[in-house]
Amino acid sequence: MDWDAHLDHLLAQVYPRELATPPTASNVAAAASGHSHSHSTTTRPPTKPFVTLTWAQSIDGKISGHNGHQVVLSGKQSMLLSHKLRRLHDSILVGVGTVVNDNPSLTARLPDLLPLESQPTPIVLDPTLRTPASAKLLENARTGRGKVPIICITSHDQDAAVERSALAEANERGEVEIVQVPAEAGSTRISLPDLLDPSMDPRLSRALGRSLMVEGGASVLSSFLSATVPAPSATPTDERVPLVDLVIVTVAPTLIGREGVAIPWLAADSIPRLEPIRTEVVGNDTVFFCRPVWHSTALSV
Ligand SMILES: NC(=O)C1=CN([C@@H]2O[C@H](COP(=O)(O)OP(=O)(O)OC[C@H]3O[C@@H](n4cnc5c(N)ncnc54)[C@H](O)[C@@H]3O)[C@@H](O)[C@H]2O)C=CC1
Ligand SMILES: Nc1nc(O)c(N)c(N[C@@H]2O[C@H](COP(=O)(O)O)[C@@H](O)[C@H]2O)n1
Repeated sequence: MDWDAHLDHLLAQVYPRELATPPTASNVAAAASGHSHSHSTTTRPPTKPFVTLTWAQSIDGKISGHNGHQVVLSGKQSMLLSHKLRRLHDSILVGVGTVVNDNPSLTARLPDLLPLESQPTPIVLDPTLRTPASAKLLENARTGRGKVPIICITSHDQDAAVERSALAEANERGEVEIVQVPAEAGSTRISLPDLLDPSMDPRLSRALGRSLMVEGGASVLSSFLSATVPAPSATPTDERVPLVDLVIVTVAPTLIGREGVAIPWLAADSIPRLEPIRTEVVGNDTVFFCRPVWHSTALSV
């Protein structure tokens, strides 16, 4: 089986045509400014990026091992799919919990490191700026292996927080941009509808581009899936609009056991229904492609 061609074909079928082509500098800039990259001369209001939420889990629903210990769940072929997804998206987001725990690179490797123009821009939800100086993300930014600037999202007053954080030097060198986004009421967690609001901050919209891939971890996956955005005026009022456009879950044929970390799911009325789009056996894994929908039937489980 030619997995490379098979997975490219699969992604071309699942993604809207304009997103299934790898990003170029011009279509990313056009998306950020609200201009279509088609030949249209009209300007449309900027929209939120297309959001893919993706993770790998064991058959018993665990995304990492005991005490959050990082485990490789995806087999060779579904890992290839993950890296093709990284290449396809303009930006890639994780929570600071994942940065501290896994120290990921978040680069696209097929299997060699792709050139910078094919790399997604890393975005970290880091309300109290606790990304460590030793983070691979910072090393990649410093050594030209990853896109710059990395975007760190804080909910706090920027200047004082940056000075106290390990990000100060990288920020001065232009390798990290600290962007302030409002927190959810009564919490330090970043408000996700504000994060994806194209009018929030031009540096953020530029970095997000046309498409955002959310990789984790546990808390961030749960928050994204339960988040909704204001409905456009044409949408019936009883339907909520999901913030996430596509969910891609790899299930690996393995058990982790009860000590493993699972996604902290919310109550049934706070999570959308998943409408299956495609289910594929990829190597030994099964990959589900689904669209979240918020009909009233989401309650009837
Ligand atoms: N199997 C897989 O595909 C993946 C597994 N993981 C696993 O996930 C675990 C890490 O998960 P967590 O500790 O939950 O960390 P996390 O990566 O979800 O980050 C949580 C942090 O993000 C901050 N945050 C800011 N705004 C937030 C919001 N709106 N919603 C949620 N959090 C927000 C929180 O304050 C918190 O400090 C690790 O064990 C890692 O190995 C991580 C990525 C993928
Ligand atoms: N696709 C996939 N399969 C798994 O089995 C995984 N554990 C993950 N984890 C994600 O990948 C990050 C590591 O990325 P780098 O290889 O360092 O670039 C990890 O932090 C999770 O986000 N993904």
